[in-house]
Amino acid sequence: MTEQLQVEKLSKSFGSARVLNEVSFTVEPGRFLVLLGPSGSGKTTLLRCLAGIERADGGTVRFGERALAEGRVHLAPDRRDLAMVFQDYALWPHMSAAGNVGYALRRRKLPRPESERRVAEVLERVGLADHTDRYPHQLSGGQQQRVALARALVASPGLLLFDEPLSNLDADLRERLRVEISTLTRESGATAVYITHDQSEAFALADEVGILEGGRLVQLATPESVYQRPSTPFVARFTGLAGELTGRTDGPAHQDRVLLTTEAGTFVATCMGRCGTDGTEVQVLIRPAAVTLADATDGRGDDRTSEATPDASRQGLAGTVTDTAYRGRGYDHVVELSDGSRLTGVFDKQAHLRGTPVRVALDPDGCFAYPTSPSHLEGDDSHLFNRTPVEIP
Ligand SMILES: Nc1ncnc2c1ncn2[C@@H]1O[C@H](COP(=O)(O)OP(=O)(O)OP(=O)(O)O)[C@@H](O)[C@H]1O
Repeated sequence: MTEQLQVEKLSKSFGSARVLNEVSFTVEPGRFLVLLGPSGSGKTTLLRCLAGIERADGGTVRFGERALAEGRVHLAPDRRDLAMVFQDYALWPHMSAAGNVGYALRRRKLPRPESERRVAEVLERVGLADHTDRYPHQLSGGQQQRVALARALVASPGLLLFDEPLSNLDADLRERLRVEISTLTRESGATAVYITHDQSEAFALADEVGILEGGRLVQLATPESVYQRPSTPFVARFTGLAGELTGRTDGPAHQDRVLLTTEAGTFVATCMGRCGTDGTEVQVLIRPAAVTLADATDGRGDDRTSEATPDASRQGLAGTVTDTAYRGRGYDHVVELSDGSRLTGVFDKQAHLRGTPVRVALDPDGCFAYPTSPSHLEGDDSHLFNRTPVEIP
């Protein structure tokens, strides 16, 4: 049966280095959580604590009614009703694909015909019906990871853990296997936790994304909420930016909109803290999707005006295209603004050639102004765990 995973104040140190710092989260039954963070942020350690391979120093892990780790309780991995898929596949080299997949069932002493039926069925589901007798060294990387996925699914565990399972595969294969992992995991009904440092992989897979920074969970929300309301500059940077500017607020905020003056020009942004007062210093982080280009001579690009201050964004910022890359559906551009700063990954269906002067319109929804002074940041961290976009006063 599908269960809820509950993690509370999980902490872990190696020597004097605190690798996990009171990490708490809940994954509802059958939901798919992706933990996203840079190298060294503690993702693997957290997953290993959930699996029982690593022992946490403090905190609890519960799965349904059962405590997996709590106080002195520390259940061994094979008593946690879970299976794990590893980055390096971790197949037994001396066993065939069917042997690897059937191992867990043999340990459970399932009758042989039943075991063989389930192994054949799951290998069919991962597209390896014709490779059941092959040994790992006779399989490609993608095929080996499919065997590992089949091995994880075959005993229908309640909890599935994924440790960067796609990172050793090339781009095309990654995308195909990502879809298979997503589909087969959801079909199985298991609760899933998946770690990665790849933002696009995380957003594509997750029901909810948790962002880890230095062993702390700094935001936990749907991919849409993380993209639309990144709780900190770190989260915004780690989930995709066109560029960053610094500036000052110009007048008070209306709702959560604030007019900004920067060296590149004046525009409206979303205020991500207490930037209501005039002249507050801010960092502005800009999503690629918020940027629209128009040739400096035509009338496009000035239609994303703000209700609060229509005149401010009507002008757009002045810039020059410094790179144009064809992407099939259109073109990605690099634009240098008048202050010398750059916006990258700016998409337009039409190409703007290198050296072309352009006007850059910025959608306030994708421009986040964070006050640089800590006293202007939010006092409590409840907004970090937003399930829907929240209004920040
Ligand atoms: N067994 C260990 N002994 C000492 N330090 C460790 C041990 N395991 C991990 N660490 C340290 O803990 C920190 C977090 O490591 P962890 O592997 O959990 O991060 P990660 O986010 O998974 O990184 P990566 O994406 O590079 O795998 C790192 O600084 C790492 O060097």
